Amino acid sequence: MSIISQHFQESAASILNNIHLESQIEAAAKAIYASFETGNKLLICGNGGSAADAQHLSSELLNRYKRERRELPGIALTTDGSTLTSIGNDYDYSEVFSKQVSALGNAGDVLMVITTSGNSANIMKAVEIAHEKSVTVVALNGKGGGKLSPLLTDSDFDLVVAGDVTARIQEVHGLIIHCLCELIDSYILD
Ligand SMILES: O=C(CO)[C@@H](O)[C@H](O)[C@H](O)[C@H](O)COP(=O)(O)O
Ligand SMILES: [Zn+2]
Repeated sequence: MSIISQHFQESAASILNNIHLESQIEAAAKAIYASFETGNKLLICGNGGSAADAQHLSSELLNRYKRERRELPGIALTTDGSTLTSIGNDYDYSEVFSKQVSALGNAGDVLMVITTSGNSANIMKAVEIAHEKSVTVVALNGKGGGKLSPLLTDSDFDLVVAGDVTARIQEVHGLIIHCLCELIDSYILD
């Protein structure tokens, strides 16, 4: 089988192997929508490809997904190079998201953390600060949940994608992000 055929086959299998996340995706969408309805916001963070996913989601909320609706407050914490480099330089890379959550997070907001391993230190520190500030956490997680899953509480949402290949987990995260957008649009418009 060619590399490309193998990628398509494995991606399709991985996506179908994660349909069991349906009710958790719906619950997370309701929590994010409820936060918007009370005038709160969504903060989103992740590293590498997951940073791109964070920005992908924020653009679909701030601007639009498919349908015309009001602009929604989804903010990626991955875009401000000055803030990211100064925190990394003056403190530690593990604090690049937590310090932003500390500055921007309010009770009733939601923090979405996107990680394929559940083991990125800056993600875990962001979650700790979110809890201190009564910010609910939605985790797009993978590889069994890593060190992140045990940190999450009953009020959080831990969407652990089955599988152990980073790329395949990221593809399911992308699909989940579009499901969330579709659901939130439907709660607002239908
Ligand atoms: O996109 C990819 C691999 O597909 C990489 O950039 C990947 O996102 C980076 O290695 C991240 O640092 C991985 O972080 P995490 O998913 O383990 O939290
Ligand atoms: Zn990638």
